[in-house]
Amino acid sequence: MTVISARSLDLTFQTADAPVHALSGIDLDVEKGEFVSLIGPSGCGKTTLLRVIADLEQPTGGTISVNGMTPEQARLKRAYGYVFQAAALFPWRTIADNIALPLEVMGLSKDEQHKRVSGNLALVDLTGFEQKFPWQLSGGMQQRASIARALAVQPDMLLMDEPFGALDEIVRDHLNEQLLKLWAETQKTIVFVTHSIPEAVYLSTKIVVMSPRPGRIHEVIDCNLGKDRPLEIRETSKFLKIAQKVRDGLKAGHAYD
Ligand SMILES: Nc1ncnc2c1ncn2[C@@H]1O[C@H](COP(=O)(O)OP(=O)(O)OP(=O)(O)O)[C@@H](O)[C@H]1O
Repeated sequence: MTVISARSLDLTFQTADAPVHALSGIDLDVEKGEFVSLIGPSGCGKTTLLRVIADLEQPTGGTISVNGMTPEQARLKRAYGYVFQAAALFPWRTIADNIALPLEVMGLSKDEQHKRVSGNLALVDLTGFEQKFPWQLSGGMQQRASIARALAVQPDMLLMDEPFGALDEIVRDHLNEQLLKLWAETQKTIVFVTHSIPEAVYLSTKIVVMSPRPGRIHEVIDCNLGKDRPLEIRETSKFLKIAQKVRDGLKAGHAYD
C-alpha cells in the first residue's frame, strides 16, 4: 500500500530578492512500512519536501497524497509524528508532561495519557525518567524523548528531520540501532532526513538522493539489507557497495560553488 505519493511536485519560495526554486518535478512513492531516507547537500530541499508531506509548506505545483488524503487532512487525522533537528522539549515541563502535551490537546483522559507516556518511554528506553526535566537529560536522551512524544499520538508514520545530526558518533550509532529496533517493533513508515551516507544505508529500505538548484530527486537507491542489521553490517561488502552508489549519486548531482 502506497502511503505517500507525490507527482511533479514543485515549490518556489517567493523571497524579497529572487524566487527560490526549492523543489522541482518531485515524483516519489513511499510504501507502508518502508524506511525512506532523503539525502543530499545542504539546500537541496530535503526539509522542504518533509514539510510538504507534513502540510507545513504548500507546494506551488503538482500533487501529493498522504494516506490517500491531502496533507492537510492527514495532519488533522494525526497520520504522522514529526521529529525535529532539535528535541524542542519545553524546559519547564517534565519529560512525562512534555510527552503528554499533545495528548492533553487531543483531550485524552489522564489514564490514557499515563498509559501512552509510560508505554512510549519504555519503547525509547527511558523508563524511570518521567519526572526529570529536559535539561537533566543528555542530548541523545532528549531526542529519544522527542521520538516518544511523536509516537504518543499513535501515528502510522514518523517524519524525522535530521534528528541525530547534532549528536556525537557513538551516541548516534546507539540511537540508530534503537530506531531500527523501534521501527521493527512498531512497523511504522519512516521518512528520515540525513546528511550521513552510513546512517542512510544503515537505516533505510530506500534512499532518495537529492540534488540542488532546483531541488530534485537525482536517484532512488534500494537498500535491501534485511531487517536484522547489527552495526557490524557496515563493514560488509554489500553495505559498502550501496554506500558507494549513494556517494556516486551525490557526486553526480552536486553543484560545487
Ligand atoms: N521559508 C523559506 N523561504 C525562502 N526560502 C526558503 C525557505 N525555506 C527554505 N528555503 C530555501 O529552499 C532551499 C531548500 O531548503 P531546505 O531547507 O529544504 O534544504 P535542505 O536540503 O533541507 O538543507 P539542509 O541540509 O541545510 O537542512 C534552500 O535554498 C533554502 O534557502
